[in-house]
Amino acid sequence: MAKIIDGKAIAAKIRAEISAEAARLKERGIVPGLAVVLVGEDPASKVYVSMKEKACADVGIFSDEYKLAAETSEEELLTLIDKLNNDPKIHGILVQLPLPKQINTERVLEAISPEKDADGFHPYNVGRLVIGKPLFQPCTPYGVMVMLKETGVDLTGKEVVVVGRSNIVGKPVAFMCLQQNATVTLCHSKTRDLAAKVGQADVVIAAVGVPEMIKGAWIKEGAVVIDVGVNRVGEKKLVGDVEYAAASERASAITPVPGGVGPMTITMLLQNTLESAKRGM
Ligand SMILES: NC(=O)C1=CN([C@@H]2O[C@H](COP(=O)(O)OP(=O)(O)OC[C@H]3O[C@@H](n4cnc5c(N)ncnc54)[C@H](OP(=O)(O)O)[C@@H]3O)[C@@H](O)[C@H]2O)C=CC1
Ligand SMILES: Nc1nc(=O)c2c([nH]1)NC[C@@H]1CN(c3ccc(C(=O)N[C@@H](CCC(=O)O)C(=O)O)cc3)C=[N+]21
Repeated sequence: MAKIIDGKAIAAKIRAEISAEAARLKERGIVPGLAVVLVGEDPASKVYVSMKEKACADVGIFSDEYKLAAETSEEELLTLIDKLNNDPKIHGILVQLPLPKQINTERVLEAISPEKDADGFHPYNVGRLVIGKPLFQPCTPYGVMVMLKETGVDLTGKEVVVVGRSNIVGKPVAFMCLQQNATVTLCHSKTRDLAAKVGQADVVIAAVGVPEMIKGAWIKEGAVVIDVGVNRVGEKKLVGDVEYAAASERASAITPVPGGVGPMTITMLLQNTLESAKRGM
């Protein structure tokens, strides 16, 4: 049976460190500040935004929340971002995705100052990540890397298979694993024989968004499985992208859903905001 990689516990440990560091900064008159911008009424986004605010309050980070109507224009949003870029109380800016369709997401992400890009989505930060000199690292991939480190997984020479090539998870996590000297295979919906690719992996990172599509039987005996997927099935139940019960029979370590990567994402957002405030000192 696999060791369960407890994202909640790792997140709690890091949050305690962030909290202590924020208290030290406060003595010097600095309070890290995060602006969270939500456009529209997407129920999942609302839940995430309120989780982010609570997490900030818990560690002593100032959070300023902007809830804009679903019909907000791109110009209005860009005006707000410009204001936040110039606000000295704010060290991190997060625009919750997805945005309503009248708004060009790329234009918005590029308008955020790269020095306040707590999500790490600005092309400047994406480029820095690709050349191995990150300023801000995107929160979910950053969280995955911290979990691997905390689990004692050394990626040097390992075969890592990432399933999913989104700009927010799959692509950046692949580059981060490459930076740690893994041999990385990046799979997607056009990949042929996914089962065989996954079967080669010492470490599988699943970020697909399809409930339990990675079958337990595909996992190599002793592999480490990181499941980024968060899929709601029915009213209440959350499942990952990996067939958890079967995969944990074969894996040496596996992340659960919930309680795996999810809590790490928000923790790394706090970390990014703290690091940004320290850089601005
Ligand atoms: N825990 C957390 O903090 C976070 C969790 N998530 C979760 O992670 C999952 C992925 O999110 P995200 O990256 O934004 O998703 P996207 O929908 O942006 O990307 C999904 C990727 O999976 C690929 N894909 C889809 N179907 C298949 C298939 N049958 N076989 C192989 N590849 C496939 C797509 O391929 P193609 O490019 O060819 O279309 C695409 O690259 C979701 O469940 C999401 O909720 C996301 C962000 C944070
Ligand atoms: N600009 C932007 N940045 C993001 O980082 C971002 C985003 N937009 N849009 C949506 C995705 C998704 N995301 C998650 C955050 C926390 C959990 C999380 O904490 N999940 C809990 C369960 C939460 C629940 O019960 O719903 C867990 O897995 O244990 C999941 C997913 C951040 N995202």
